[in-house]
Amino acid sequence: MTPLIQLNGVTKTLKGQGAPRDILSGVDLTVHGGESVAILGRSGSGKSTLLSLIGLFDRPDGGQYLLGHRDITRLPERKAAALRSAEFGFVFQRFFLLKHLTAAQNVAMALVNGQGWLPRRKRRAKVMAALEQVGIAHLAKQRPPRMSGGEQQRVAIARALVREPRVLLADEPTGALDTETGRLVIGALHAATERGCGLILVTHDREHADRMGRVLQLDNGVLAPATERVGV
Ligand SMILES: Nc1ncnc2c1ncn2[C@@H]1O[C@H](COP(=O)(O)OP(=O)(O)OP(=O)(O)O)[C@@H](O)[C@H]1O
Repeated sequence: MTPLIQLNGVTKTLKGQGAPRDILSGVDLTVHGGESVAILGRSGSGKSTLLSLIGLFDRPDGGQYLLGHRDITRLPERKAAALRSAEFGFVFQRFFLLKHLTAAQNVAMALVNGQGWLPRRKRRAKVMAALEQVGIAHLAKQRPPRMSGGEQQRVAIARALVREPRVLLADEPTGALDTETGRLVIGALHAATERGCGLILVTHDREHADRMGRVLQLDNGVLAPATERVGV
């Protein structure tokens, strides 16, 4: 089966003030549909940089990036933006919900912005299905200020899922949540892989990482299988 995502020897050098600094120095990563991968790494190791390359917010300096059979290593920004909204869903530590809109309206925003015109009934069905998928359909008419952090993050996940992305990218999605709420959120993300979506999760939390199919570690600019947890 063709992998969903394939990174071969991807490099990224930061050229700011001072000497250029290699952040990624030959990252290899293969992710199939329905697979979940956690990426661990110390602060500043380049996890967010890697995720922004995968999500086409940035381009590699070297190496190759394939999405299915398509080589997207050097995609111009206009094409990248179209591909990003068609194929990727994003979940961040902050929820970025609009406070004056209901949960359903927040999720529907992703359809309005990304998929052209959809008949009202179809849009509503998609929104409710996404909210149901993350277990909060009963909160469809609630506004974010009246929701817990975990509920708000699940709205954000529903917003990422409503366009049925092929790849879900989550950068520290439990960073602002307590452990128990974090577990619920990770469960909601993981459920997306049951429908064939690929999931890449960046986290500092080893317990959450261990719920993914594979746990990798970014260290010195390369990805490798994370070492076994000791003493658990
Ligand atoms: N735009 C930028 N300009 C200069 N340096 C940057 C820029 N973006 C990131 N960096 C640096 O690149 C390195 C990697 O950053 P990145 O945010 O990818 O790490 P991270 O592993 O996600 O860290 P954390 O776990 O703290 O979020 C860091 O040293 C950071 O300071």
